[in-house]
Amino acid sequence: MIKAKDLTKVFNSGFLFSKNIITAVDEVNFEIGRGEILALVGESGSGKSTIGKMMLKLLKPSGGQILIEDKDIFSISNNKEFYSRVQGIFQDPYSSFNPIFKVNRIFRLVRQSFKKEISISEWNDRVEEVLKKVGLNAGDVLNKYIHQLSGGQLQRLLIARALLMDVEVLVADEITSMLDASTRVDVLEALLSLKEIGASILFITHDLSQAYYISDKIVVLYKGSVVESGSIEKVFSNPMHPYTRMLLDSIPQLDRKWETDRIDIEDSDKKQAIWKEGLCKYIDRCPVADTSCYKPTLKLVEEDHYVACVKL
Ligand SMILES: Nc1ncnc2c1ncn2[C@@H]1O[C@H](COP(=O)(O)OP(=O)(O)OP(=O)(O)O)[C@@H](O)[C@H]1O
Repeated sequence: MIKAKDLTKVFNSGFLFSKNIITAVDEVNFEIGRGEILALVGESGSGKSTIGKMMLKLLKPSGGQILIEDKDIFSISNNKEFYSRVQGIFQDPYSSFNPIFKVNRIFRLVRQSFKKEISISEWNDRVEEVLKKVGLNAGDVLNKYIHQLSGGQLQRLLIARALLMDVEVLVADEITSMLDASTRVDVLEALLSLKEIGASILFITHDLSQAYYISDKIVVLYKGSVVESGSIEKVFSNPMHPYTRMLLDSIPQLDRKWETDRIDIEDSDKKQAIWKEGLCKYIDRCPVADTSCYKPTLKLVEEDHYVACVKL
């Protein structure tokens, strides 16, 4: 359904002698089928949001393409058509709503803009049904302003809006990070109702437990490059890249104290000093790397499981 093909984004910042070039996304490939959720994970600065923004046409790629049903999204000139098919939900839900409207007006505007063919009474029934699906009670939310609702209710309203629009693709960027643990589960359950209508979902998260809970596939990013990808079951049960292993080892567990989770990382200054263009980007933190780790590319290690490590 939606595909990233050699997707690249280079940022140029600074001026003259202080010019800074950052390859935030480096030839990334993935595909999300209908009704699939793909988790995009990686530490802060690994390029997750930049990919999400490109999928929403908020940033233009420096190279590669994003294709919806084999059509480059940047060749779709009608933005209204594009955003009726592709929507984004972000960490801070307040910024996605007009604060001077009550919720029922917001939903009325969705009908006017995207679903005029549906009669008002049918639309009202649909709104009620969809709110129920995302765990909200119409009577509790429709007559309220945005500031009168909680973060969890607003995230579920955004999911309800996407359901009413029958979106084909949803980019969900850290949508639960401002919520408490029990509300998080409600929002994730609501997201699953979008999967049920066949939407393709990019689920951007720092939280590997949430990624596992909800996703079918995973892409692990490090410094803009994919280090491991595949089915969520395969990657979690048999992580092979040293970075993925480190991430999975870092998940806090109730029966383990922090000390036992510590991972030895070799002297990073020493490895930094030997880094040259083309060497693996993870070399300075990797316990097994050496200077033979040159240009790792993704290799199939088992069905539905790819790893970019020359030591395998
Ligand atoms: N507009 C910009 N101009 C210059 N550099 C940018 C810009 N946006 C992002 N970057 C850089 O691109 C890299 C990737 O950033 P991005 O926000 O995509 O990472 P992320 O994985 O989403 O991080 P986080 O989890 O903290 O949100 C970072 O080094 C960041 O500083």
